[in-house]
Amino acid sequence: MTLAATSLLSTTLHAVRPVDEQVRIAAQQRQAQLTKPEGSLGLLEAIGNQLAAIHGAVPAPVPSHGVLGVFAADHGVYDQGITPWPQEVTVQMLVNICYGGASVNALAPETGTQVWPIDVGVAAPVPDAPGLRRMRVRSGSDDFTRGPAMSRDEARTGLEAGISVAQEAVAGGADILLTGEVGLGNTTVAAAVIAAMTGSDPAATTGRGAGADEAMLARKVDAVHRAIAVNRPDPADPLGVLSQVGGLDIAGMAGLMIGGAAAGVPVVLDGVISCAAALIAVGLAPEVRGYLFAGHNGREPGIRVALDALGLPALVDLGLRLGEGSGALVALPIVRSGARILKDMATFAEAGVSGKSA
Ligand SMILES: O=C(O)c1ccc[n+]([C@@H]2O[C@H](COP(=O)([O-])O)[C@@H](O)[C@H]2O)c1
Ligand SMILES: Cc1cc2nc[nH]c2cc1C
Repeated sequence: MTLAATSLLSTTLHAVRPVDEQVRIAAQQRQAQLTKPEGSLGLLEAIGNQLAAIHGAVPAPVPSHGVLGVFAADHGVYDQGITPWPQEVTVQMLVNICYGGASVNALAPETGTQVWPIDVGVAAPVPDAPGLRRMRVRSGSDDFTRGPAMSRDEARTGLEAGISVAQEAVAGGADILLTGEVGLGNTTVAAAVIAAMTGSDPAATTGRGAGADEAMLARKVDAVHRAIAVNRPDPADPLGVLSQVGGLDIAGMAGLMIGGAAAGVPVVLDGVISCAAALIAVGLAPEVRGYLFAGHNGREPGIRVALDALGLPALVDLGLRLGEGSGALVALPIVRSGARILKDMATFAEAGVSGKSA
């Protein structure tokens, strides 16, 4: 990888420390002393143990200051007829989020999470709107069926935008970050990134997105095949994959993950576009994986392909296919529940409850 030694990306990648596996073992040992049959709280126990390994002590505090970064971008592959929606929905939904009318605005108060809308690469002008962060790297990407979506430099700048968002959130008191996006056509982009990073057949990573019919689905799969044939992405070069067959929403979310991990803060993933970003982030720095929680398994088949490759279990499965960060927000109470179990339950000795007899 050719990165300037002093770039924000390279310094942040180097700052990511592996989570503490000794602390994870100590957390497992404490789980065995709590007043429940060991393992009876399933994934909640693993979540508590992972939060402790991230925090570096048992128990970890309950994450209570969430920031959801919603990265909006457009995609040149839109021109291939791969989504039933007009492209201007990207900017319209970004503005809707700024004014509080989107799904994420409805869900965020449940956990007191702040929603940060970010223009990282929208094609059209975005009007002034409350809370909008302007971090545009370029106005939409190029059509990756004809060549690279963007330059390596633009991909790096998109990653650095996400890192900056993570740094600002953590400096302001965030103790957990969530990923979200808006970008018409981005389920095709995510499918290409997941196929490129995992070596999977595009038919296995491509889904119906925001409502493709059978013919449109076939066009999406064909577009992903052509993107890979034209660009020949190399999974050993994640920045190359991101620039060739990725997008700026994916870059921003991958940067948020890297920045969160470097700051020692857990990150909750959303749907298929987040999962594609996670493959890029973990490809750039494998230690990032220890900081990630897979929010949900949704309708897009690429989610399962990506999460299997990452080895991350999905926390909820509600058949979601919206994006924005909706699934990450729904999963956050489950992450918090895992923290509470390890922190607040009494041990058998404390509560005077008899242990297992055989
Ligand atoms: O997160 C997901 O898994 C997901 C699944 C289907 C659709 N989306 C959202 O819908 C848009 C992309 O859908 P499409 O069909 O235009 O590729 C984009 O704005 C995403 O936020 C998101
Ligand atoms: C209406 C609509 C809302 C969205 N939110 C995220 N992606 C979206 C795509 C569409 C089409």
